[in-house]
Amino acid sequence: MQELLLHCRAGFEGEVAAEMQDIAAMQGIAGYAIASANTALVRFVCPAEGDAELLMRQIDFSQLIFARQWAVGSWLDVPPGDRISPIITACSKGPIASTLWLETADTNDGKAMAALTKKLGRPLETALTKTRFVRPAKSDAPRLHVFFESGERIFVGWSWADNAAPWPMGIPRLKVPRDAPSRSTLKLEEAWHHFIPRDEWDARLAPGMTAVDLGAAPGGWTWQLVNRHMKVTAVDNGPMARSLMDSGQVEHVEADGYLFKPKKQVNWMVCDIVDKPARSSALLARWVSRGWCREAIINFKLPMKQRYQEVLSCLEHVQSALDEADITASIACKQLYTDREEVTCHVRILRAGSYRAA
Ligand SMILES: C[S@@+](CC[C@H](N)C(=O)[O-])C[C@H]1O[C@@H](n2cnc3c(N)ncnc32)[C@H](O)[C@@H]1O
Repeated sequence: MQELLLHCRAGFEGEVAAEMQDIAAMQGIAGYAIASANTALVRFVCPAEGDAELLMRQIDFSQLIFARQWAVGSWLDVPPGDRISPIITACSKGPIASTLWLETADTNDGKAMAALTKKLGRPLETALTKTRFVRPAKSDAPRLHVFFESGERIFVGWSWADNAAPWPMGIPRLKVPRDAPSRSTLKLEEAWHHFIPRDEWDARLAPGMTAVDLGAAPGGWTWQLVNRHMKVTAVDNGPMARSLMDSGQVEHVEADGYLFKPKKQVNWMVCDIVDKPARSSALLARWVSRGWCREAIINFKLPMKQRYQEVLSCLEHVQSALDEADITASIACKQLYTDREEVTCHVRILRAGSYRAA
């Protein structure tokens, strides 16, 4: 039977399960989630033939908040003596793929599988290319995911590039730039990879644009904005890295980010202040509904309970502020690889409305 296999941060399996259950119900597709705590995985099983694939087609992956990656396929029990033959047989029943991704769970147990996946990677790739179940020239073909739960239990599945994360297990390979003042710089970079198609970066992250970074110190996020040659107002009572101030592109405002108001509309507002999600979403709602920025990226730090419900109510709050101001915007939210007990929200104004008096 085919099912969906979804990757997430360990500890958030319940959130993925709840989200999938809600969305499948909305789509009118019967299915149930199987999730064990701290496995970083959720199975979503659709008993009716073809329903798992149909569900995958009907869901926009970018709308899933807690899932990092997914694939549709089925499980195999493989004998340790010959793991490759059953995988090839499973591939003969699915679509031709453009590439092979070997995956494990993002847990210590998953990492322990690394030696095996390394050993099998080359011979499996050779066998799949020879049998032509993987054809690199077919760039529009799906990716083949071969996921190792253990040496004996393997999931073989597929995902499509236009409706899945662009990295195996949804884990981007990003490096902290040498001169960035903090590791959190990667959060903003990863957010851009998620929320902005690569061919729109030049237009939407353009030199000369203006940005406000709330809770900016020491400047990891500001570094990303400066690196795109933007003019940045960094709001924080804490000190900013000297190198950023020396760039001449940053104005440091020592103030409360919740009270700060830009003199005129900026292209970007980003915010990494650690606070209750309700306060962060109210801040975001204010910025976008009053037209203070065109795009915004903000973190919602999540409490320990009701995390999925909490995110939904944050998003509803932002949406109703936009509706009230008659503004059309896209709102997306994702738990990024670099997000711990938090999610990252992106809003982009598509059509401005009657801005409320500031
Ligand atoms: C997680 S750190 C930000 C890290 C930063 N994004 C980076 O990449 O270097 C949170 C920052 O928010 C600041 N902060 C907390 N409350 C604030 C407020 N009400 N207004 C402005 N900044 C605030 C703190 O001083 C701290 O520097």
